[in-house]
Amino acid sequence: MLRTFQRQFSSTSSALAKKSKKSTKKDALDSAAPVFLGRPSNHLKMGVVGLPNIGKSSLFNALTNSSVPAENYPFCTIDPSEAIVQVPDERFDWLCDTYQPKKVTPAHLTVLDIAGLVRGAASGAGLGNAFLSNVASVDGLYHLVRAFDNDDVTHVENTVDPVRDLGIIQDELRLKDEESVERQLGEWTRMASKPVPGQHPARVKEQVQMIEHIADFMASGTRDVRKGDWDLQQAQVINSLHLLTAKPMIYLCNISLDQYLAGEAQEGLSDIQKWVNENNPGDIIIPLSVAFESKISEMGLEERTDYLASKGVESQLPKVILAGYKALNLLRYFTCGPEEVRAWSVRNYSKAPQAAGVIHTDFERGFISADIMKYADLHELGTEAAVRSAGKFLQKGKDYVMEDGDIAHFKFNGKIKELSLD
Ligand SMILES: Nc1ncnc2c1ncn2[C@@H]1O[C@H](COP(=O)(O)OP(=O)(O)OP(=O)(O)O)[C@@H](O)[C@H]1O
Ligand SMILES: [Mg+2]
Repeated sequence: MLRTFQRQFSSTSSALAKKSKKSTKKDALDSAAPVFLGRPSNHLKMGVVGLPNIGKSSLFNALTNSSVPAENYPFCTIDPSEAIVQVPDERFDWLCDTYQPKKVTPAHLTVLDIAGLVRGAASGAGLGNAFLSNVASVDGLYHLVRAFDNDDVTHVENTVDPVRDLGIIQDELRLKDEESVERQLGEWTRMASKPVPGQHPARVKEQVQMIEHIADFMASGTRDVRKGDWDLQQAQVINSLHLLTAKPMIYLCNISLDQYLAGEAQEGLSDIQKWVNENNPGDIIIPLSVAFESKISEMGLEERTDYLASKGVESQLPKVILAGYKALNLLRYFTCGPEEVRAWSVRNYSKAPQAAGVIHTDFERGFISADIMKYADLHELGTEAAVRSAGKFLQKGKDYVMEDGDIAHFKFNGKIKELSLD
């Protein structure tokens, strides 16, 4: 996660940062919130990237219960496919059991299956530019890497070498970013030399300096843009550049079915871990077997339960979904009533009015207060009445910062509305 930038470049830069604070939706977040890269939306997408023929579409199918073509030849996927997957949540399940509503609506994550990238993609190889624009359309990336041996499955680089493959994808994403930064720097520099009506010269100059600074960071070549310590204004410039390496990334290491069943998921990870530590420290790596996930996704519930019990293993997909959700800086709050129990996704550190606004803009506009129960309190005490008598039913104002697991009733326009909207 990006933390507020520690160093100051110039007093102008900090003054502008203050100004931009006003002009953005930053007020919608807690003032202590870290600086987030990426668009401030509650409908964010994760995309699956990697070399061709390594299991991306098979993973997508297993994750989203889809059936896009996933065959053993490179570039089987050309056009991206999109699907939603339910975010697993035991709290949500418990709330549904407790309230017994007529309707249940869990949180969802949108996932995109993207075509394989090859060496040279950034300069157009293998339809690279088109494929990279698909990468640009998502908010976070699952970077799948092949670690399984199987002579029957074609490898575009001929040999299995996950560390090399991680480097290929990273290089292509970085090259594409360098190209777009260079292009946009050129445009802003031209604007600085020839004032454009409607553009303030000082603002243009500042933008040029900002982009130069980002370009310098990228040229240092040690880490992806998401790993920089950026302040709010720099984050806004990065967002406007739509950089691929600014997106959060989760590494998924695809091992063979046999290795997975033998409980060897962690073996062979040390080189990958070392590469991640050196290149993008702190990024999560999840070992899994796409062959295993595909196999169990085709089973009925009973067969699957028996199979998993007999093998003593579990699916990694819940972990993958949750890691994607967290990487996108989302939290869930709930609305509960006899009509509906529903999970809502909002960005971390969102304040109550903005969280209410996800349900309906009127709820944000006419926001008065929020009645909040903590899931843990309700779970422990059993009923809303018990939570109330324990003094744990909280009334919060417009500056309340939502927390993951809050159960909310919003008051707006003088009436208490249960947001399940019965
Ligand atoms: N862990 C694994 N072990 C063995 N085979 C696997 C494993 N994961 C995927 N495969 C096989 O790899 C082949 C390619 O899979 P898939 O089409 O999902 O790859 P892809 O990355 O989407 O390819 P493309 O980039 O061409 O669209 C399939 O035959 C699939 O069964
Ligand atoms: Mg595919």
